[in-house]
Amino acid sequence: MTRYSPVLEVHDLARTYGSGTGSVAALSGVSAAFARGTFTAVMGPSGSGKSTFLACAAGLEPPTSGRVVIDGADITDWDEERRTLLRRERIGFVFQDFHLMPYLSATQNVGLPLRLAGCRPDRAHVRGLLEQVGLGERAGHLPSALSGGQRQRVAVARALVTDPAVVLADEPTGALDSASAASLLELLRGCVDELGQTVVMVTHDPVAAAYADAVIFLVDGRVAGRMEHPTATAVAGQLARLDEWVA
Ligand SMILES: Nc1ncnc2c1ncn2[C@@H]1O[C@H](COP(=O)(O)OP(=O)(O)OP(=O)(O)O)[C@@H](O)[C@H]1O
Repeated sequence: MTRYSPVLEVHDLARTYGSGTGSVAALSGVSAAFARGTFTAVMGPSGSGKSTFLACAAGLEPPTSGRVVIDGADITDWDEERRTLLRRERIGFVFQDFHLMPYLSATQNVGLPLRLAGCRPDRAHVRGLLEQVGLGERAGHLPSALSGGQRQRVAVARALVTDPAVVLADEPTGALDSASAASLLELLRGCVDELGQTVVMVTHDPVAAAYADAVIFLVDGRVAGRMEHPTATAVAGQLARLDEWVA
């Protein structure tokens, strides 16, 4: 597979919650492809389907219709057990609230996805990742002894430990101050530029989106637009227009 072939594709993705008159169409025909070595932000008003999109793309939620293809494998019809294995090995997750195990050190947190996959973490590999995210000196610390920004760096190292096909990040800077957010976004940018990783990030923040190569805008569960080479100003302007559409 070449650097520019998609590592994640969704085709005509739909996800409806509930049935009958109370049903909600969270996604209605979303198609998108994410090429290896790219950084894409997913934005849109509250309730536009961003989290549902990530959940379906990660195989956490089965779509009502449409297809999800990860690293060339169409996972749409896979059973839960197979999707869980794929998630552990091929998808890295970064969450707003870090999701670190409080009683495990930074090193142990980073190695956890490998342990869950039944492998013994390679100490040098884990150490190298912690150094890469700037935490070589804090490898033995518990999350409670780390700042929010440092905790999120541990989460990024953990997301990278299986060398996943794609890193999915849901509001990764939402709980950080602006300086920590900027340095976390530079780290994600470096994962793409230096490691060739692929990052898809849901964010509400135009400044965060400006670190990406492109932004996909969702409105009412549909793709309402795409912006290449985003700037914070251009993204903020586009979001204001989208808010007017849904108001
Ligand atoms: N489990 C669920 N059951 C019923 N409706 C749901 C469920 N999850 C999401 N929805 C609905 O689907 C729509 C899309 O929700 P989603 O959380 O994907 O939006 P979002 O863009 O991530 O919103 P936000 O920015 O507020 O987090 C919303 O109308 C929401 O209420």
